[in-house]
Amino acid sequence: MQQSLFNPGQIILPQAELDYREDFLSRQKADELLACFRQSLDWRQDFIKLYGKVVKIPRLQAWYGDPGSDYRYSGLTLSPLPWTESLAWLKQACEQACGHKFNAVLANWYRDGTDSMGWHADNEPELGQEPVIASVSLGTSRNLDFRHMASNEKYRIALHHGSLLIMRGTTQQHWQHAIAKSRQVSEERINLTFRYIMR
Ligand SMILES: O=C(O)CCC(=O)C(=O)O
Ligand SMILES: [Fe+2]
Repeated sequence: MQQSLFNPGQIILPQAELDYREDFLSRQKADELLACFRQSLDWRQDFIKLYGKVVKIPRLQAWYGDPGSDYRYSGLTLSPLPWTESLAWLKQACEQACGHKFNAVLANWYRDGTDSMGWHADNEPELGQEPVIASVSLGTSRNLDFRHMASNEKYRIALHHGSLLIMRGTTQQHWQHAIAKSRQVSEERINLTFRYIMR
């Protein structure tokens, strides 16, 4: 039988390569991981300098990975904690889905709709030119907004419990993404972005 060339999860945007797999994790596995990560990851409240003022990042974060995979952004250096069993399991599942190796993960805990992430591209030099980023969502659905850096074209995707979004190719060179605050959201969400840090 001929295989379809059409990938049902593919999102067609110019100068981007996005693949959204809504059913990446079973409901049961997603529930289990949400409870596990909320409880067991070493969540920290980080601060960044914005226009000379020190401000709280509007979410909690944790950074895990292989030794040496330090991550620098907004004047902050995160040193990785060693993989937990559940994180290592999820990393391996993402590697299999993406056909790509990862050595670090940034975990973000959005406690409710007042937590958010501002516009950015994951384009730090240590990620390389065309990073592959695997983003797993757990908990309440939140919208991920994309905007094209040159044309300002916008695209919104709802990221659901247990889903995987793969960003690759030139996505980070041409598009920014953000999680907007939302008054409709009162529940929590944990997102994990697996990356490969070059040393
Ligand atoms: O929470 C999300 O879905 C986005 C996370 C993100 O963009 C990041 O960790 O760089
Ligand atoms: Fe990002």
